[in-house]
Amino acid sequence: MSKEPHAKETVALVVRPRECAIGRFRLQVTAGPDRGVERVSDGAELSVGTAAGNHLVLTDGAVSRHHCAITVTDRGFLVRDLGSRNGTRVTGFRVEGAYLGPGAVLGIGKSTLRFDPLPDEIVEPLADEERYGRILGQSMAMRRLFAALPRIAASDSTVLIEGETGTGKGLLAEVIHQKSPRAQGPFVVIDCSSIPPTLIEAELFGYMRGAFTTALQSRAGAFEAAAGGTVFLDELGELPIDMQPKLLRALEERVVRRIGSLDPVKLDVRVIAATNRDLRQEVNRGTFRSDLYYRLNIVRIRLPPLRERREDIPPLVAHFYEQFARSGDPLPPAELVAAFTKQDWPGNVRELRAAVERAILMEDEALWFEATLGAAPGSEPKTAAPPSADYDEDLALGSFRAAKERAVARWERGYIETLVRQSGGNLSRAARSAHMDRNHLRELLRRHGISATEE
Ligand SMILES: Nc1ncnc2c1ncn2[C@@H]1O[C@H](COP(=O)(O)OP(=O)(O)OP(=O)(O)O)[C@@H](O)[C@H]1O
Repeated sequence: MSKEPHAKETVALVVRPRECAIGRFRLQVTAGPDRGVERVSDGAELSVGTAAGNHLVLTDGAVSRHHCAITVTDRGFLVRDLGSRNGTRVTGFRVEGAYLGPGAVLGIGKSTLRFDPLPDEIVEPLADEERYGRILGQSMAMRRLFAALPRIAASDSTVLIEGETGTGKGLLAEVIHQKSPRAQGPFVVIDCSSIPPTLIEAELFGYMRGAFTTALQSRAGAFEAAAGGTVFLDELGELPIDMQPKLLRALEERVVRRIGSLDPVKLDVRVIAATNRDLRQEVNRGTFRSDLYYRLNIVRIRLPPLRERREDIPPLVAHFYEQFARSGDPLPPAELVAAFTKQDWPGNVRELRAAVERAILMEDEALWFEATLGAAPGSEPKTAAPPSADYDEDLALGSFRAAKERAVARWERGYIETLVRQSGGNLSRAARSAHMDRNHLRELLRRHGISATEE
């Protein structure tokens, strides 16, 4: 007689996909000097431009080196202009970014391209685990990355990590080092954005005593100090243009020379670089050398912003709560997790960490909700107030979410413009007076096309 399963013996099985499918598509040149050329995607991104490293290389002289890229996202096929000279048009309209439907017509330079999704898919493995070293994540994007990381860590290849401020680039670089055969060696970090341009060569390559007036002792630079380990070049997009050929030469020849010395020192380092910019845009602008970009772009990892991987919020909140909680209970209250997942949490992981810490420190929970998220979850509006005089009716067109995004973007732009004006166009001063992280402010300036001086 078969035994009825007893409730206590019932095991909940969570079946999770072990692979993900990425939609494939074709891009075909239908008019222009490259008419007839086509390319079928073989990954999550297909880039177009005249530079040799693009997936679809065009000869059209009116197309930029790195013109645009199409990425497969959860929401569909997204084309993004990469800061091209003449822009990217979708059915005649110039766009910064747009989702493409079947048969969409792209105009770039003097060329016309037709986009078509294909019925087959590219299958990529997903890691079973929801962490890799100290990096947590249960989203598809992170589990896809976790599946690739063991191979990346085991190799000695140069890695380029791209992602917005606070997405975990520094942590990822450190974990790759810790999981690599160089783990016993040093991990030396050079933050290219915080070193004055005049000192960066000395920091990277070192100097001999007497090489300049303040060089009272000889000193090794980061590349020498990291022998047997890894050099992490953070915010590489900030590296002054005149330093770029020197870095390229060091990486190609695998030797460095201290300032004031002709003796070559052999390099025994792995290089990991990170940037919160898309370096292809910097190449188009002429602020980043394309040869250095290609030298670094051996393994490229894009860390998506948290808004593109919201499933990662609950494990991250739980992780930070455990780190900061003073009480014996390591689990966060359900309302706290719900507060971050229900609202459109606008920040990245660093801001999430700070908000969880603040929540734990604040005695009054309701106050915290109001200060951080605008309202307590589930709280009812006290009265049906009439629309505010500041309310702009144009903004109400379309869905609530889209209208809110437009309103916030408009407010953000106004705030940043005023801030920069009142700070005399100086980035550091503006960041200080707004109590903002410099990198975050720089990213917002870039997004709104507002310029400010660095020093
Ligand atoms: N997936 C993750 N799991 C656990 N902790 C994370 C994760 N991502 C980021 N963090 C934590 O969030 C904080 C910010 O991450 P990190 O400094 O690596 O970001 P970043 O992208 O390098 O930022 P920046 O561009 O400003 O240098 C760190 O405390 C880091 O440990």
